Amino acid sequence: MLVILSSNYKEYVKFPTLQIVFQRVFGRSILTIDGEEWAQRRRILNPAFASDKLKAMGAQMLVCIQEMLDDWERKVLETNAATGELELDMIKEFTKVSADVLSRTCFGSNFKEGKAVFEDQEGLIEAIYQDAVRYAIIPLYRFLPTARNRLCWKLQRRIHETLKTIIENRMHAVQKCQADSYGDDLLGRILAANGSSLGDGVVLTTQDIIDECRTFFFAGHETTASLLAWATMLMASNPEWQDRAREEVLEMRNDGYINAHSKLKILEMILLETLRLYPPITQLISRTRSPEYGTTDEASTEERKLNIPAGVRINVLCGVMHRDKKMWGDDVDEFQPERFANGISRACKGMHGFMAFGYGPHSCIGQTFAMLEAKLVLASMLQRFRFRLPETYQHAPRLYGTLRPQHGMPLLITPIHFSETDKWVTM
Ligand code: HEM
Repeated sequence: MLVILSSNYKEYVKFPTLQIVFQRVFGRSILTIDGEEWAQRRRILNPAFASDKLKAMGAQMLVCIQEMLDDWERKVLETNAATGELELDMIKEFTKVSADVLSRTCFGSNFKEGKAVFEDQEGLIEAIYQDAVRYAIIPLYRFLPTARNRLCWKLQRRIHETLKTIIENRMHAVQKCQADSYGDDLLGRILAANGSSLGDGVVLTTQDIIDECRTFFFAGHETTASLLAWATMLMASNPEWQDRAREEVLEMRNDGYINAHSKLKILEMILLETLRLYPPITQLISRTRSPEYGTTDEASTEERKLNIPAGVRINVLCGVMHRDKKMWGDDVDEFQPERFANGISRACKGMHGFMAFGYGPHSCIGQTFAMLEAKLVLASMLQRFRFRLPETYQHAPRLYGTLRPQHGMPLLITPIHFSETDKWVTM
């Protein structure tokens, strides 16, 4: 097993098609820049994701989550009040809620405009992706006024104008003392850190900030939805773990509510085990910048120096490493959240067995955000619904950028307060 022990800087953009999508959608963002520029950018963005600040966002996340659950309850009443059971495609539900959460936590009071931007961005990615091969092989194709290119230009203009207006309004409000801060959302925190000593005084332009907001949506949207969908599938097929998680949630409720401070250890273990078995990102791609890059490490039993020349592309297959018996034991293919009872480092042998959020300096900046969101979604869901898999469920994990269920993730949900006597029971 090859383990990369250090990676100072990585180059992300390797495949021509991916390069076109990334550059056209995000411009020069943390995902597409490299070297010292990347390092400065990361220092400016890091504080926005500090865990104490994120906890304050829990309330905004819960607003979106409760809306989704209220909607489910309404649908059960309208369509299936007799049985109390309803089938929903969880991948669709979680894709929507994670988009709502990102719009709210990124843009706070500008939530509606933010949501419209993200919808445009999805349209843009789709349009660019459809033509990616042509862009890659026909020089200057992207400048031709084809119908799809015109659509891309229109969406790009609209995204740019909306985000520029939001950002400039916030900056003007502070400059003119109409507001005492840039806001308590991710955008506000980036504006506050911009130009400070964190990034060596580097000042991000409005365009840079626009590119970063768009990147967060791309990086945090499908990944979190995919984690949530697999987690509900695993809890539905392992009802004892669903019950344990629900018991913990009910025990940890404060005044009847779960919040970002609730300690939910069982749920955390379930999420880590889900990420191990079904990591939304299954491989990491990097390129060596200098020789003497790493060592080989056979599950910590043997270590040999490995000289890799500069410029070599390395694909780290985290999905495969997560299923390596030498690292995880003979029960590697089983759902055993207990293995994470004493944290990630004790769950496997070897330094880099768990790679769901990447590793090294480029590891996921949004991992605490994603884990908080996932915990709040599942805890809220467990409080209000029981769920099981329908007999028609077909297990088919497939890579569509992220690891998603090919035939959707149908789940039969029943409100907890629906009693066996076909009545809604009030709390
Ligand atoms: C379950 C959810 C998530 C998973 C599994 C995940 C996974 C990853 C992985 C594996 C990487 C490293 C990629 C590489 O090294 O090539 C990464 C990077 C990144 N992620 Fe996440 N991510 C998740 C959620 C989020 C969220 C919610 C955000 C933002 C709101 C986010 C923003 C980013 C950014 C900006 C990077 C690039 C970091 C850099 O290059 O410095 N991610 N993510």
